[in-house]
Amino acid sequence: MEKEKRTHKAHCIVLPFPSQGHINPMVQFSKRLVHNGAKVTLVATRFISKSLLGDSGPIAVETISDGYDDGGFAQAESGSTYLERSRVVGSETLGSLIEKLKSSGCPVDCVVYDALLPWALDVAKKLGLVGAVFFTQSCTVNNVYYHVHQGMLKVPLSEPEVVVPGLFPLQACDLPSIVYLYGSYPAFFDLVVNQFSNIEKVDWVFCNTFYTLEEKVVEYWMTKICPLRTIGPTLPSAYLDKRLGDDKDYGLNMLKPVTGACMEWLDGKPNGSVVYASYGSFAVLEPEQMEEVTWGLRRSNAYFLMVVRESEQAKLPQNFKEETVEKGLVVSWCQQLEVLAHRAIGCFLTHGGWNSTLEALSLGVPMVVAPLFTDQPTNAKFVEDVWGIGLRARADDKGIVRREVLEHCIGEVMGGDRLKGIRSNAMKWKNLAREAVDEGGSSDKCIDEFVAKLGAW
Ligand SMILES: O=c1ccn([C@@H]2O[C@H](COP(=O)(O)OP(=O)(O)O[C@H]3O[C@H](CO)[C@@H](O)[C@H](O)[C@H]3O)[C@@H](O)[C@H]2O)c(=O)[nH]1
Repeated sequence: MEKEKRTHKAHCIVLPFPSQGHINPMVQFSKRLVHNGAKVTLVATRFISKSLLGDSGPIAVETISDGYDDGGFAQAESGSTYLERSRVVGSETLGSLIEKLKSSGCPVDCVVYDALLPWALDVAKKLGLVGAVFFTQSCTVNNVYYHVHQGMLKVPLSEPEVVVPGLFPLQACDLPSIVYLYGSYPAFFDLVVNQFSNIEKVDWVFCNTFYTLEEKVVEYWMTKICPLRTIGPTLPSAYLDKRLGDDKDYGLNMLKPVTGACMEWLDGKPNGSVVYASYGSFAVLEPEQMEEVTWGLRRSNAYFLMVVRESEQAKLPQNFKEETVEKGLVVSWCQQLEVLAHRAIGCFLTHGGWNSTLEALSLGVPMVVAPLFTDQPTNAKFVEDVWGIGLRARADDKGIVRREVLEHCIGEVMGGDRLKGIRSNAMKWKNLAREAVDEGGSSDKCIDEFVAKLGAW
């Protein structure tokens, strides 16, 4: 019998975990799906959607509820209460949204869901749809969580050196903090381990990395676990292959960037002379750590552009901005990609969130990584020892990275003995990142294959 002809483009619902570091990569992935001929509806929680600024371009946006429409996680009594309620309410409202789209003539073919929301796969399967999981973090980190889930990596750890299948031996402190500090964040632990709770039912597995960046562990997954597809790096195409036009923004921001003032300030600085410092969208620094960071920057004697979110600014030492006005600029949020791509930036002092890591790597910016928690210690290990594109600033016994350590690492990355090697590695990875998403590259092929198969489904 001849197959019924499709009357619509393959339609994917894309569901990110409600935070900036998860929305950014999925928005950009969505843009590539659209570029390849799919229709995409991005689904935000009602709470998050109230603060999303910007233009999602060719992507439609719809909302569901996580049960906390007035405050998101902050409204929940605890992390575990949030997870349980968002699973129940999220499943119901996602199901209703899919039904609504169907009855309005826009049926959904596939649910691409953030791995942190595995209940979305149960909804997709109940409704007879294709399910695709999207891992935002590195393949290495997810490989560690997978083996914890399988009981093949026992926690709490009993040895200082750990062998996880698919990876070279790692020191315990190079693993995600949730694993080596077992018990420190129970709700986060459940969240990352439960990513694999129903993985055997999934049709597609995407990871926000690229093949050459994590070749060994990606190969291990593809040969031993499942046909993993690498689709990153998920920066806007304008910074990489430029095939999706010149739109330089991810599109949906939860905070408003200070743009003109940053760019003007950077324009007046010599090439490679500025340290860009940011701890991402999520971290809440200990006041003592904030003080050490500000002193580290001061003592480095370099120019610095520092992002301190509005909610964190009270922790800045008194008069810091006034006293450093000749050398530094502090803003509440910026267009990070525009900043990193500026010729004046010589180094990125970062907490090592996976997006920031991929962004700096793809733009060829050397890094000083001062990790705080979750995947960041592992990212720092790879930046320093595997990719050779920066240094890890280590914390003391109290968990604080001291000013002397920051000063030393910044000095090394801005002009020390290792600078030449770091710069040449940074250029190598920048080129490989672009190749991966450019026409015929490893990530491009995976996205092509997905949209083509979905279209034929
Ligand atoms: O002034 C700023 C600062 C950041 N960003 C953007 O915000 C995102 C930040 O993401 P990321 O670097 O991953 O940090 P977090 O926001 O801290 O992300 C959380 O989520 C990530 C993905 O799971 C994890 O890797 C991190 O450890 C976790 O803290 C990036 O795309 C940045 O470009 C801006 O646009 N402007």
